[in-house]
Amino acid sequence: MWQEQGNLTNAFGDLTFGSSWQDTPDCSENSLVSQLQTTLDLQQQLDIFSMSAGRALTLNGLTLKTALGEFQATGSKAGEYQHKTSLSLDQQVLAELSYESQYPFTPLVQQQLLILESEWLFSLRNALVVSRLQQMALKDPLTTLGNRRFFDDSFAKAVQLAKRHQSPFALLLLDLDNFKQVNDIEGHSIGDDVLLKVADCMRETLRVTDSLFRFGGDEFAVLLTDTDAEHAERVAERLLSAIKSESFLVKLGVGCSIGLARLSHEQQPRDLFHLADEALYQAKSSGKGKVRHSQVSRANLTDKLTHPMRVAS
Ligand SMILES: Nc1nc2c(ncn2[C@@H]2O[C@H](COP(=O)(O)OP(=O)(O)OP(=O)(O)O)[C@@H](O)[C@H]2O)c(=O)[nH]1
Repeated sequence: MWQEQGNLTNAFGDLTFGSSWQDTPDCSENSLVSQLQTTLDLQQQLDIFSMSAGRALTLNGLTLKTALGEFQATGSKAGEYQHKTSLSLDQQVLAELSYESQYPFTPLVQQQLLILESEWLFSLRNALVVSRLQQMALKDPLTTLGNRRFFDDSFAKAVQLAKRHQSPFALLLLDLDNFKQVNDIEGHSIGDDVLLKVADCMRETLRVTDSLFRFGGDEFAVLLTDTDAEHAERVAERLLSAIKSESFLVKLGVGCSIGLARLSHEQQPRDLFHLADEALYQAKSSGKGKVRHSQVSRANLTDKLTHPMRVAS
């Protein structure tokens, strides 16, 4: 793939790795070090690195595995040959790199890649620190689901995208039933275990980690992008029954209620949120343990809403 992206050479021996620049990293304006220093974004750094690595050997793909997740260089595909290396700095493993190519990774190529990798280490460490801080700021510390701030941002973007592409989109708001009694009777730490169990149920049922959120307390949200009405209903029912049948939750008498609203194209994020919240209110007030769909029009929205609205419209 990389040889298609401009004036790159296409493999073996095109670059000579002389001892003069092996000793001191090249920090000139166009050097790999300088290019990597222009961004703290892991994906962008990987793409920059892959361009340089593609000069040592034509690559089909490059994957970076970090504690924060896995990243693939843009356009990556499988290759016949693989080569894996571990990127460490100050005895700390930062990441694992997996190269794919249709050519073998000869000792010379491996040596060339090793030199390039060494030029990435400081920038990579900085990018990892920044990503970790960003993730912490956007995650609920107990369940590690997205927090309310992350929801607000993701929700507004998802609605915008769905409208632009005219694709179906739905929002689920979920509130636990009878959770307070767990805290009151069993204690706060068992209450925390309940919240963790619910987050696990959500992950297992939905498998879209980025679109799952905990607002705080016993309130959760799910963004269902590219999901039509029928599928959104099925997802909500599946989630409800997963939580209702989870043995730890059953033992403690905890269930959940879900409000579901689908985006129609004249709506703003704020409208959609209010509709899901209204549906949740209906689910609660009609006996709990149910999924309710939004049936109300915008004009019918009242001050019965259970969540204060903070989503930017
Ligand atoms: N363990 C634990 N409890 C929390 C946390 N955040 C909020 N809570 C508790 O969550 C409970 C939420 O109250 P409600 O939603 O009224 O409780 P509920 O029994 O589920 O009420 P219904 O929705 O009417 O069934 C309160 O007891 C809060 O103290 C937390 O991080 N950990």
